[in-house]
Amino acid sequence: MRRVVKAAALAAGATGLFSRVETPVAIGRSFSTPQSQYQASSPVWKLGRLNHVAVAVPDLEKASSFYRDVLGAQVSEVVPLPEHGVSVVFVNLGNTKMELLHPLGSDSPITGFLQKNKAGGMHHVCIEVDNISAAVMDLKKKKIRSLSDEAKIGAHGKPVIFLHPKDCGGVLVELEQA
Ligand SMILES: C[C@@H](C(=O)O)C(=O)SCCNC(=O)CCNC(=O)[C@H](O)C(C)(C)COP(=O)(O)OP(=O)(O)OC[C@H]1O[C@@H](n2cnc3c(N)ncnc32)[C@H](O)[C@@H]1OP(=O)(O)O
Repeated sequence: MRRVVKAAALAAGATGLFSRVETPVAIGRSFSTPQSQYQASSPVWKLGRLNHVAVAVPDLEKASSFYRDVLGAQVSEVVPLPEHGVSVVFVNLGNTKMELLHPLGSDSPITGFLQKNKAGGMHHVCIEVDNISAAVMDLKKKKIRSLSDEAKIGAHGKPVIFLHPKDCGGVLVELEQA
């Protein structure tokens, strides 16, 4: 029996398992992969709550009816946001919101997305930050591209900025000033 335990310990030692158990846990926010290149060490800004999940839809009335009449959610009127090239319907979920997006005007940023995803689909997530200017500056240093030079006023009357999906694990991320 002793020999078995000793063999296991040697094998584990060879793969670094025992030494990993004793490694102190890093303090502060970081992604879970040990080799993560993104250590969120900046004390200048903090990530907050999930503000909303946005879904691009080919038919706004049909999508509103699904959330309101089939799922029983509280759903807003259609809100046109010409400066963003979209019309929006908010679905209130209590702890967060969904935003149903439909192209508005001839130059909408979601037209290409709907051409590729004819039935619609999840378009972006919006996460609150406590200091959007500091966040943008810090992320720029970390080579995360913003999709505009400056924040714009978003659907909730607060400054927002979008980050390139190719720099965010394939997800279009919107940051909103809390
Ligand atoms: C009111 C406001 C608010 O909530 O406050 C809003 O919601 S405004 C919501 C609408 N506004 C925005 O979305 C503004 C930011 N968005 C943009 O600037 C654009 O939509 C881009 C994200 C740059 C995509 O533009 P576009 O579709 O013309 O470019 P593209 O087809 O060349 O896309 C480049 C690559 O990104 C991918 N890609 C495009 N849209 C994506 C999305 N939503 N999620 C994940 N990936 C996406 C494409 O598949 C492609 O990958 P491959 O190269 O691999 O094929």
